[in-house]
Amino acid sequence: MGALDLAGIESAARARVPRDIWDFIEGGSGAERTLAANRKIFERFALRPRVLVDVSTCELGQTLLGTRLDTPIGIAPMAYHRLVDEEGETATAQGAGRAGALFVTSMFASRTLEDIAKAGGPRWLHLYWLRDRAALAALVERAEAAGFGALVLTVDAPRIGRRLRDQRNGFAVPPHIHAVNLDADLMATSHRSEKGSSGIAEHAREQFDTTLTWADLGWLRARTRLPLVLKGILTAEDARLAVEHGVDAVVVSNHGGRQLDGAIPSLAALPEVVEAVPAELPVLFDGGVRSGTEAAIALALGARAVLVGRPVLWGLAVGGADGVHQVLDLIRDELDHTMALLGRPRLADLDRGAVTDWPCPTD
Ligand SMILES: Cc1cc2nc3c(=O)[nH]c(=O)nc-3n(C[C@H](O)[C@H](O)[C@H](O)COP(=O)(O)O)c2cc1C
Ligand SMILES: CCCCC(=O)C(=O)O
Repeated sequence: MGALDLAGIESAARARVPRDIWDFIEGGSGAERTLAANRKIFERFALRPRVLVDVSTCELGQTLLGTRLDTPIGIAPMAYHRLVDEEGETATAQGAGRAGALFVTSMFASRTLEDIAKAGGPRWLHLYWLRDRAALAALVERAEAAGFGALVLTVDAPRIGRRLRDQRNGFAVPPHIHAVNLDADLMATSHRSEKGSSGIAEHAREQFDTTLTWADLGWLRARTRLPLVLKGILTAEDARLAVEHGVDAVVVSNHGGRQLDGAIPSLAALPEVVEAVPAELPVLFDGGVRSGTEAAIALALGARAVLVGRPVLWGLAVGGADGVHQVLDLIRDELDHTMALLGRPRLADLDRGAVTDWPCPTD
């Protein structure tokens, strides 16, 4: 029998993945307040079921920025999938392809964009803004040629958060795993490990452009015909600026609690962002989603799609492409079930009326 929920897949993954890699994946920044809050906040919302609606079929497919998807549950960008599986991102892409789910590939993927494209499935490419703009421009060109349908620029990481687990472990990417889409000279220091510091954070300090502002977005826009998505928006103010700067979509995210510790839980930021942007601008969401019920809450609060991070790596660690497929299908099936019992069989039916604030009496 397959796993009935993600908890079983998580514990199987934990038993397999080496401790320092597990800490890198699971960890957050600082006191991990935001990491914990991202999960806890789902308890503060409850669903409002309607009855006597024809729910004989639920429709979970949609076209998002020109990309056809069979499910509103996609994969958040995560660096270095080979940390947990020999094949890495090509297996992830296969699993996503079977589920008809969006795979947002990290710029720090450990397989080439071209191999990932060959594995199939709907895909977008995530970018950090490197100091080396020529490298960025080259990646954009390759992404277009390899059929990536949008660019997702992550804007919440001018520096990497203070991830104490990684600092304690002196974590660095193992020497046999590489960010193969970037030139070796850009990645030269990425394997340097030292107790008390994170190799990932040190490398980012060298390579990320910390001077980046809204005014620079035009440079990227001018280089591509692909839709541009900003990931890491948590306030209405920034959502409005994103719209003013012609962005095609935003992802409400606090980077899974890995960047600013103490930042607002992702779900708490979602309503203000949704309210601040025109109704037709897609708002995506990530942070702490571990079930179809939680995906339904985020969709009801205005997300057009929900990205899932860590659970996909659990699935990859446990079962490669099959494990990824299993995780995505599990959440999709739970969502389908939730929509039926909610009396809201189409994604468009999942609106604010489907959810209510319900301050938990034990809080
Ligand atoms: C191991 C790992 C690597 C990540 N790498 C990236 C990355 O390269 N770029 C990025 O924008 N976000 C990255 N993230 C953040 C995710 O895209 C996402 O925001 C977060 O994991 C969502 O929360 P969840 O894991 O609770 O679902 C990473 C997260 C993890 C766990
Ligand atoms: C330089 C790789 C950073 C990956 C990342 O964004 C994360 O670990 O959250």
